[in-house]
Amino acid sequence: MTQKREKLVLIGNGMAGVGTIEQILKLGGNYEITVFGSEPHPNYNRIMLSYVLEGSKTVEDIILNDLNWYKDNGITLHTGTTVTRIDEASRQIITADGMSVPYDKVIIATGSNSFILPIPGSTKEGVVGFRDIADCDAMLAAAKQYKQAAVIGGGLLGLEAAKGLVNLGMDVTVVHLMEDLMERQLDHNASSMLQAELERQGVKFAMGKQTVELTGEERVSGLRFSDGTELAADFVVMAVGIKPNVAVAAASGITVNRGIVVNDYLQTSMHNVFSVGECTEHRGACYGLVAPLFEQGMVLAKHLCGADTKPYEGSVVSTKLKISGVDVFSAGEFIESAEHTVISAKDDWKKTYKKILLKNNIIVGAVLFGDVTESANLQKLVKQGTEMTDEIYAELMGTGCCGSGGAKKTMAVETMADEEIVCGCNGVTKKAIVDAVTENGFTTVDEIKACTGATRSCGGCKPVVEQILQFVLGDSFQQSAKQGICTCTPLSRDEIVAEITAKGLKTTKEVMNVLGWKQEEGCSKCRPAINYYLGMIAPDTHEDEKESRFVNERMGANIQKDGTYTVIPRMYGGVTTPEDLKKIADVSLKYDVKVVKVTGGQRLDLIGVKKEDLPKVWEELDMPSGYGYAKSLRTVKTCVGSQFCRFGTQDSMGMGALMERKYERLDFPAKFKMAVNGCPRNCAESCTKDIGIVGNDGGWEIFIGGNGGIKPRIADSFCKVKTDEELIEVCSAVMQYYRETGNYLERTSEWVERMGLETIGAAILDDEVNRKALAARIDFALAQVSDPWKKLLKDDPTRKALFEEARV
Ligand SMILES: Cc1cc2nc3c(=O)[nH]c(=O)nc-3n(C[C@H](O)[C@H](O)[C@H](O)COP(=O)(O)OP(=O)(O)OC[C@H]3O[C@@H](n4cnc5c(N)ncnc54)[C@H](O)[C@@H]3O)c2cc1C
Ligand SMILES: NC(=O)c1ccc[n+]([C@@H]2O[C@H](COP(=O)([O-])OP(=O)(O)OC[C@H]3O[C@@H](n4cnc5c(N)ncnc54)[C@H](O)[C@@H]3O)[C@@H](O)[C@H]2O)c1
Ligand code: SF4
Ligand code: FES
Repeated sequence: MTQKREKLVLIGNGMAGVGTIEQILKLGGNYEITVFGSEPHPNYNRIMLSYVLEGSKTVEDIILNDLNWYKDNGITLHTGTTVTRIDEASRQIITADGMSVPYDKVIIATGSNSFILPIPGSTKEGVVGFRDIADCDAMLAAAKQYKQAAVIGGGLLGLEAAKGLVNLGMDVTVVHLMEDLMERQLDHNASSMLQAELERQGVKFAMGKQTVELTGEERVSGLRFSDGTELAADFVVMAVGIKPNVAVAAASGITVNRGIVVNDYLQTSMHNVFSVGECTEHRGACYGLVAPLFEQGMVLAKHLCGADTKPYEGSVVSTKLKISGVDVFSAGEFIESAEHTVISAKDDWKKTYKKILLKNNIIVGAVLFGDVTESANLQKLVKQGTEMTDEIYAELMGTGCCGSGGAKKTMAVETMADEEIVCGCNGVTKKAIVDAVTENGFTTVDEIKACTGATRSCGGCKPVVEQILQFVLGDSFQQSAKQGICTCTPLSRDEIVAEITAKGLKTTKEVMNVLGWKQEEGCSKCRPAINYYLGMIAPDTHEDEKESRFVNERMGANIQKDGTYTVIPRMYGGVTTPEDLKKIADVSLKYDVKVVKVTGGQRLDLIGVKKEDLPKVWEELDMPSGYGYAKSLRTVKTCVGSQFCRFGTQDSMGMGALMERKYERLDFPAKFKMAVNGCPRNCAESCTKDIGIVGNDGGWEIFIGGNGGIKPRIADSFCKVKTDEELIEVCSAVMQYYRETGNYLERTSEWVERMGLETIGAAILDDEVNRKALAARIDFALAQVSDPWKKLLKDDPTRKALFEEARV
C-alpha cells in the first residue's frame, strides 16, 4: 500500500517560497504541493526587474520556473489568487475569491510590500513603488509619456530605479533623506564616490531632503520638502524601504512583530505552519536580500523532508549595486567606532576605496568602491569571522608577493562547507557547482551558469565560482579558465582568428570541425561570429553564409512585434530629394505601410511591410538599402554645415554623404554609427557615435567610441587633422583596426575601453605605415561588397525560399 502524501501549501509564489519547494523536490520530499500567488505570473527573479527596467532583459528572460515546471513536478498552481487566512481548526487555506484548500503543512512566504510614505498626495496618479512586474510596466510606460522623474530614497532600489529611468531617457532626481547615499551599507567616503559616479552617468541628486507633500491635481506634478523648497516631477517612484507582508499570518492569529516570528527551524507560533523570506522575522531580524532567504529555505526544506540539518542561526548580508560601471560592495559592519581597528586605502586617481573593519582582530566588515575583486573573498572572511593574519592582509591589500594569490583563494573555497551558498541571488551551493564539474564535466563559468544558475543575476559570485572551478580542476583549470567565445569551444576570439588565418579555413563548418567544437552544429552565438571573422580575414574569397546570420540580416529588414518588417532606404548623409520622397510615398501607399517614421539617424523607416512584399518594395523603391538591420555602417548623421549654416566652417553634409557612400555595406563586428558636424556646436551629436567628426580649427576633430544606447558613453577625442584626405585615412584606419581586433558584437564603446585609447593611438596615429596599411585593407574589403537587394532580386530560388515560404 502506498503511503498517503501530506498536503503542503505554499502561500506566496516568490523567490523564497519557490526556492524552498525546489529544495524539497531535490531532497525527494513526498508532498502533494499547492502554490498560491497573488501575481498573475509564474515564479520570476525579482532581482532582475532592475535589468528589465534598464532594458537589458525582458520579462520572459527573468522567469525562473515556467508553467511547465509546475506541471512537470505535479504542483497545483493558483496564480492571481490571494490567500486571506489559515483556518487552523479545519486545517484549510482560505482565499479572497472563496476557495478553501485542505493542508497538512503550510509555508508562508508572502514577501514584502513597498513602503509608501504616508504623506499628502502619495495616492496621486503617477506615484509608484518598485516591487513587481506591474510596477516595472508602469515605469516603462511612464517613461514614454513623461520626462521628469523623482525617485524618493537613495538606497539600493532607488539608485537602480533612477539609473533605469535615466536609460529610458527621463530626467531623474534622487531625493534622499540623509546626506549620504546607501547609508545603510556604505560609509561617507564610498557614498560620496558613488554619488559622483552616478552624477557622471546622468542622475541628479537632492540630498538631505524630507518630502512632506506630493503636489498636483489628479496627477502628481511635484514634491514639496520640509525646508519649503520644491521639485517639479510628473512621475514619482517611492523607494524608501519595504514592509514585511504579515497580513495572512496576522489574520490567522499567528504571532507577528515587524515580520512573522519564527524559531531556528522557521516554525511560526501555529502548529505545522512555517515561514521563510522577507515576511519572516528571525531572532529580531527581517532580511531584504535573497541570500538569507535561500539559507532559510534550505534549513526549512531539510526540516520538512526529515533530513539532518543545522538550525538557521541568522545571516551575514552583503550587497552589490547592479548598475553597470558602478562597482560597490559592502558586507557586515561598515561604520567604524572606538572598538574597531580600521584598515583603509583610498585612491582618488583610480577612484577606488577599500576599508576593512576588525574587532579584536576578527574581520567584521568591509566596504569596497571601484575595485571589487576582493568582494567574494571578503564576504567569506566576514561570514566566517576570520582572524586577520599577515597572509590575509597581504592578499586583501595587494602587498603580497605575486603568484601565491591563486593558491590562497582556492584554499578559501576548500574550507567552504558543501551546503554553503555561493550564489546568493540564485541559491546555488558550493556542492551544486562541484557536482556540475565532477558529474557533468563542465569547466567554464558559462557552463556552470547554464547548469546551476550561479552568476545569472548580479554576477557578484563569479569570482568564487571561478575559484571553485580552479579548486576542483586543479592544473587543468588554466586550460579551461580562459573563456571560449561560447560553450561550444574553449577557444578565444583571438585564437580562432589566428587558427583560421594559419590553417586557411574557409567555412564555419570547417572551423568547427578542425578546431574540435563540442557541438557539431555550433550555436547562435558562435555561428554568426565565425562567419564574420571568415569574411574579415578573406573578404575576396569568403562566401557569406546566410544561414549563419541573424534573421534580420537574412531578410535584409527588421522584423517587428507583429511579424511585419521595416524598410529603411539609404539616404546618404541624411539628405534626400523630392523625387526620392515621392517614390517612398508611392510605395508606402501601394504596400499599405502603416507608419513612416523619421529615425534617430535621420532616415525614413517604412514600418509594417509584409514579408512577401519585401522584394517588390525594394524593387519599386529602386534605392539602396539603409542596412538598418545589419552589423555594418548604419547612418552618417550630418548637421547643415557650411553649405547653409551661418556658423559652419566645414561642409558636413558633403563629407557625411561621401563617408556613407564610401563605407556602406561592409561588415563590422557590431552596428556602426557616424556623425559629421560643421562646427563645434555639434548639432548632429558626434559625441554618441562610433566615429564622430567635428569641423574645428579650420580642419576636423575625430572622436571615437561614443554610444547613446543602453550603456551610454561619450566619445573620446582621438585626434585633429587638417585635410579631408587625412580625415578619410584616419577614419578608414580606425574602422579597419576595429574590424580586425573587435570581438563579434562588441561596440566601439566597449572596444575602446578594452583596448585603451593609447593602444589605438599607437597603432594608428604614431605609426604611419600601419595606418596606411589599415586604410588600404579596408579599401580592398570595400571593393568586394555589393548591394544585397540587387543580387537577391535576380536570384529567384533564394527569393522564393526567403520570402514566399514559411521559414525565415
Ligand atoms: C527591483 C528589485 C531589485 C532587487 N535586487 C536585489 C539584488 O540585487 N540582490 C538581492 O539580494 N535582493 C534584491 N532584491 C530583493 C529581493 O528581490 C527580495 O529579497 C526577494 O525577492 C524576496 O523574496 P520573497 O519570496 O520573500 O518575497 P517576494 O519575492 O516578494 O514574493 C512574495 C510573493 O508572494 C505573493 N503574495 C503576497 N501575499 C500573498 C497572499 N496573501 N496570497 C498569495 N500570494 C501572496 C506576492 O505577490 C509575491 O509574488 C530586489 C528587489 C527588487 C524589487
Ligand atoms: N542590489 C541589491 O541588492 C538590491 C537592489 C534593489 C533592492 N534591493 C532590496 O530591496 C529592498 C528595498 O530597497 P530600498 O532601497 O527601498 O530599501 P532600503 O531600506 O535599503 O533603503 C531606503 C532608503 O531610503 C531612504 N529614505 C527613507 N525615508 C526617506 C524619505 N522620506 N525620503 C528620502 N529618502 C528616504 C533611507 O535613508 C534609505 O537609504 C531592500 O531590502 C533592498 O536590500 C536590493
Ligand atoms: S554644428 Fe555648427 S555648422 Fe553644424 S548646424 Fe550646428 S551650428 Fe551649424
Ligand atoms: S550572487 Fe548574484 S548572481 Fe550570484
